[in-house]
Amino acid sequence: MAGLSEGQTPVLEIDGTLNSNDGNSRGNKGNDKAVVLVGEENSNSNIDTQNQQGGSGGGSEREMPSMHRSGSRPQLDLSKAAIQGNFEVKNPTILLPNQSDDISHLALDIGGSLIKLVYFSRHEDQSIDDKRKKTINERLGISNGNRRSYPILGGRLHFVKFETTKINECLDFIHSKQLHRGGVDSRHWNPGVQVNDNAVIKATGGGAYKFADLFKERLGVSLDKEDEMDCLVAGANFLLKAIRHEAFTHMEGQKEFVQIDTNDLFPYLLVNIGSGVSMIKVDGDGKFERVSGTNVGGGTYWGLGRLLTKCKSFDELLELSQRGDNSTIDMLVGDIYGGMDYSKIGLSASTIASSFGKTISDKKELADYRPEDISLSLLRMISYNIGQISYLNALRFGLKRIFFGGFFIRGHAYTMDTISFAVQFWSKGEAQAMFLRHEGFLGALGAFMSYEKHGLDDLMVHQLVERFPMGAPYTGGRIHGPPLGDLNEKISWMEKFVLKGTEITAPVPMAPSGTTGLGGFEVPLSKGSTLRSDASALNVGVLHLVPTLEVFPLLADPKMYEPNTIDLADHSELEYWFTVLSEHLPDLVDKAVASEGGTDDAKRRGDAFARAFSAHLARLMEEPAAYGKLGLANLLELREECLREFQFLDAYRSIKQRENEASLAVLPDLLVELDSMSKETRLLMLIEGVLAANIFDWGSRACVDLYHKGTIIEIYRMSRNKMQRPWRVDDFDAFKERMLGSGDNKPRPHKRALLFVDNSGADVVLGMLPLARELLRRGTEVVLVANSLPALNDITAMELPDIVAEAAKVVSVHGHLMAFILILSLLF
Ligand SMILES: Nc1ncnc2c1ncn2[C@@H]1O[C@H](COP(=O)(O)OP(=O)(O)O)[C@@H](O)[C@H]1O
Ligand SMILES: CC(C)(COP(=O)(O)O)[C@@H](O)C(=O)NCCC(=O)O
Ligand SMILES: [Mn+2]
Repeated sequence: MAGLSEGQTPVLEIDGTLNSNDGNSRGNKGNDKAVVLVGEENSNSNIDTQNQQGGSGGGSEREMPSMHRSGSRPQLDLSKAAIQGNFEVKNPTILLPNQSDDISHLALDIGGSLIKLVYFSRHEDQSIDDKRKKTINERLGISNGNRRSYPILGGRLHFVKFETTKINECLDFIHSKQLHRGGVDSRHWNPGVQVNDNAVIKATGGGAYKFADLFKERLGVSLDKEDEMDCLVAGANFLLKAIRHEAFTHMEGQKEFVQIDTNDLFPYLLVNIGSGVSMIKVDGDGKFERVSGTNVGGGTYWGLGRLLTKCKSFDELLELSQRGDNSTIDMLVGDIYGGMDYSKIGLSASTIASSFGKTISDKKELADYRPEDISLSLLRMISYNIGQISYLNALRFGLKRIFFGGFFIRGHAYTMDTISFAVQFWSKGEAQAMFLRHEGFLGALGAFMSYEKHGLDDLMVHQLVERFPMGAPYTGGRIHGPPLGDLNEKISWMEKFVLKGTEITAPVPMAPSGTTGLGGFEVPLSKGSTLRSDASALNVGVLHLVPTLEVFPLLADPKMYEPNTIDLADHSELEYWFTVLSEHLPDLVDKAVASEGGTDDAKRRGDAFARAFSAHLARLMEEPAAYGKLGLANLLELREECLREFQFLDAYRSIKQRENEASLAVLPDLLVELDSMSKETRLLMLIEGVLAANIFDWGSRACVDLYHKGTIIEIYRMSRNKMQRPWRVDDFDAFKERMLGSGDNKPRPHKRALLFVDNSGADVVLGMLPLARELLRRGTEVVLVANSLPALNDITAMELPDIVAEAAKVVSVHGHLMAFILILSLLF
C-alpha cells in the first residue's frame, strides 16, 4: 500500500489538482487513492521535510515543498512558500510570495482573410457559493482583497476567429469580454483589481499595421507588432512540443496522430496556407528561413470560388465541392488520350492533365457549369499545387517532414488528402505531409507567447490540457451572431444546435479511398454531407493551462506514468463507455437538477446539458479523434466540463453531504472497534478499510446497486470482511514491517504522509481518516490531497477542512491530533 500501483497513481498538477478521475474500470471504479509516506531517509526527495517540528513553533514560518520549474511562467511557484502564523491554528494559510498574478490575456493575428484571437482566462472558483467561500476563507485566514494570499491558478487558452472584413464584430467581442483590459473574469473575481487602461496587445499579421489606429480609437489600446514569420514558427514549435496529438497525417480519409519526438523535431518545412502561402524552413526555436511562398492560396480559392459560384461563405463553397465532379471542368489525361492511361510516364486516365482545361470549350458559358464541379476543380487545383510546391522546397533542403497550417485547410478531409497525395506522389513516399489541429492559430499563438512575462515557450508536454469546446456559443461566429455571454443564450443556442443537430454534428466528410495511385483521385463520394458549424469545426478544444502539470515526483517510475488508463481508440471500448455514460445520463441529470433545487431554471439547464453532452458523445462516436486522441479520462472530463458549462457546479452536492454526515455519525464506533484491536490487526484493518471504503463510488454501477441494500456502515463492514489477501496489489507485508518492525527493530515513524483521497462519505471518512489518525498518532504529519473541482462524488480540497474539523469533534480523545492534518489545498 505504501507504494503506488499501476493505473492508480494520481498526477499532481502543481496548481494542486489531483487528476485521477479516470480510475473507472468496468463496473467498478479503480482505487484512486494513494498513500505516500516520506521517511527521514528521504531527505533528497522533492518533498522537503526540513525544519518541521511536529506542531510546535507558533508564529514561525515553515518551508513548503518546492516543485516549481525554472522560468517565469504563470504557474504555481512554490519557492519560498511558507505557512503563515501559528502552527497550532488549524489549516494555516500557505503564502506563495513568488506566485505571479501577471498574465496578459490577449494576442491577435490579423491576416488577409481572418482575424485570429488567442486569449487566456483564469479559472474562477465556481465550485462553492459565496457564503461557503467566506467561511473557508475565514478558516484559512484569508482576507478578502488580498489576492496574493490566495492565488487563483491555472486558466484557459481560448481560440476564436473572425472574418477580417468583420473587424467590428471582433472589436465588440474583445470589448464585451474586456480582453484588452485583462478580462472580465479577473475583475469579476476581484473587483478591486486594477484594470490596465494603457494596455498594449501583441498582434501579428498585416492587420496589426493596417488596423492599429482602429484599435487605438475603438478600444484605446496600442498594438505591439510582432513579425508574422517569427510568430508562425514560435506557434508551430510550441504546439508541436506542448500539445499532445497536435500533428496528424491524413491519407485516403484516414487520420493518424503522430507523436512527435521533441528532441527530433528539426528541421522541418512549415507551410502556412492563409490568404497566400508561406514556406518556412525551421531549424530550431527562433531559427528559420522563409524559403518560398506562393500567391495561389486560400484567398485564391475563396475569392475565385466566390466569383465563379456566387457562394456566400467559405464553408458553403467547401460544402459544394463535396458534391462536385471535377471531370466536367478539368481536362483529364483520358480526355486527351482517348480514355487511356499514359502509363509510360505514370499517369492514369483520371489524372488531371489541365485544371479547368475543359472550360476552353466555346460552347459553354459559366452558367452551364455546376457550381459544385467548379468548387471541386478549384479546390483540387490549389491544394495539389501547394502540395507540389511544398514538396519541391522540401526536396531543395532535404527535409522529410512538412507541416501544413493556415485556415485554408479547415480540417477538411479532401483538402488534406489532396495535399498529402501530392507530397507522397512526387516524393515517392520519401516526404510526409502532416497537419496541425490548431492549424489557423499558429501566428496568434506565437504572438501570445511573445509576451515576455509568460515565458510560455518552455512549457512542456502535459502542461496544457485540452478540453472540449461546447460548440459555438462561446465564440461568436456565423450561426448566432454576437458572442454569448449569458447562460440563457447558451441554452437557446443549444436548443438551436439540437434542432440543426444532424447537420451540425455530422462529421467532416472523409474523402473516399478512391485514390488511383497514378496521380489522381476519383470524385469524392461524400455527397450531401455538410460541414460542421464554423466554431465546432475548428476541431480544437479550449486549452486549459494547467501551469505545472507534473507527474508526482515520488512515483516509482514517473516517466512511465500515464493517467489515461483506458484508451478509447478501440471502437468496442468506446462503444462500451458510450453506453455506460448514455445510460447513466438521465440519473445524472436528475441529480444535477436536484442539486440546484429542482427549479424550472435548473430543469431547463439540465435538459440543455443532456443535449450538449449527448451531441458530444454522438460526435465522438462518429469521429473519436475529433478533439485529439481520446481516452476515458477525456470523456469523463468532458462530462464534468459540460455540467459546469450549464452551471451545475456540483451535481452530487446533496448526496455527498448526506453521506459525509452518515459516515461521520458512525466514525466514533468504528474507531472504538479499531482501538480495541492489537497493533498488527489494526494496521491490517485500517488498510482493508481504505480499500473497502473505496467502493463508495457513484461512478460504479455495482456501488449504486449496493446503496439500495444497506446502510453505509453495513456496506463498509461487509466489503471489508470480503477482502481476501493477496489483494490485486499487495505489499502489505513490507508496509507492516516498515510501520511496526519486527523483533528488536523498532522503526522510526515517517515524517510525512501524503494521502490522496478520492470519494466523499465513507471513502474519506471511514477509510482514509482512520488511517490518517493512526499516522498522526505515530507522529507522522499527514497531508490530505484532493481534487480542486468536483467530479461525481469525489471529495474536493475545499470540502476537506470541514470534514476534518467535524471528524476532530467526534474523535474527542485524539481530536487535537486532527488539527495537524494539512490540507493541500488545490486552489483554482
Ligand atoms: N470562415 C472563413 N472565412 C473566410 N475564409 C476562410 C474561412 N475559413 C477558412 N477560410 C480559408 O482560410 C483562408 C485564410 O486563412 P488564414 O490562415 O486565416 O489566413 P490569413 O492570415 O491570410 O487571414 C481564407 O483565404 C480561406 O481560404
Ligand atoms: C504576404 C503573406 C505573408 C501574408 O500572410 P497571410 O495574411 O496570407 O497569412 C502571405 O500572403 C504570403 O506569403 N503570400 C505569398 C507571397 C509569395 O511568396 O508569393
Ligand atoms: Mn496569416
